[in-house]
Amino acid sequence: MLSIRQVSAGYPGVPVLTELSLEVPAGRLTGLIGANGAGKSTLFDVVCGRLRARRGRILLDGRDVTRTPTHRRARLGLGRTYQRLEVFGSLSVAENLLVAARATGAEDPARAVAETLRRLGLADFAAYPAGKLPTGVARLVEIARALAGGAGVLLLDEPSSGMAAAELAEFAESLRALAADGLALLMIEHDLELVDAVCDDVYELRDGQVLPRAGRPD
Ligand SMILES: Nc1ncnc2c1ncn2[C@@H]1O[C@H](COP(=O)(O)OP(=O)(O)OP(=O)(O)O)[C@@H](O)[C@H]1O
Repeated sequence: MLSIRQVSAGYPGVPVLTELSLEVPAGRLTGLIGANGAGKSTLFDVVCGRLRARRGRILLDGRDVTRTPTHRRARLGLGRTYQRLEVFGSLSVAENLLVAARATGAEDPARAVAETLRRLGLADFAAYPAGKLPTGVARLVEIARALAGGAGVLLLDEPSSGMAAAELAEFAESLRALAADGLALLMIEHDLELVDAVCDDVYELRDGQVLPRAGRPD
């Protein structure tokens, strides 16, 4: 699981996050909403190590990674997807996963790929060029890539962006299955309907801190 404890971070002259704390437990899907510029991407950057926390601590499975470089956090099980689709378009789906499995030093990369393809129902797409997939499937490939690289904690930055409405239900089901499988998922999302339908807990980032989302429908 991921634990963010009293983290302050930002840019010169822009404080952004002030003593922000958030627990992202295993087996749950946690949603993060907030206005444009509230600091959601900044939070992801701090968790990944792209941006340094000025104060506070980040724990990954109980281990303090606050000063750990980004690539080592990935090896310790932290995966991330971006708002813009970032599959390697000219590679096949399986090759996309293989690159990730090798990069994070998986013991048996080919097996990690085969297992992950099966786990996400992507086996039929294994040889398919990733650049030609519908957005919903390509988003799953991004997630699969993180999992093939051994991720147990997943940060998803607006995973529904660019997805057709018809793809959303199936995608939401895949996310639920990952949480049921024991993954810790933190998802930035602007689609509130999706957030409410799919997340176990929803928080709002505002004024540098997170609070449980007010007025969430049951
Ligand atoms: N590299 C940077 N240098 C200076 N300020 C930045 C930088 N990146 C972001 N900011 C500022 O930090 C604040 C938080 O930005 P951030 O991108 O984290 O918000 P966000 O909640 O992810 O927004 P969005 O929903 O639009 O993606 C904003 O005021 C933004 O202008």
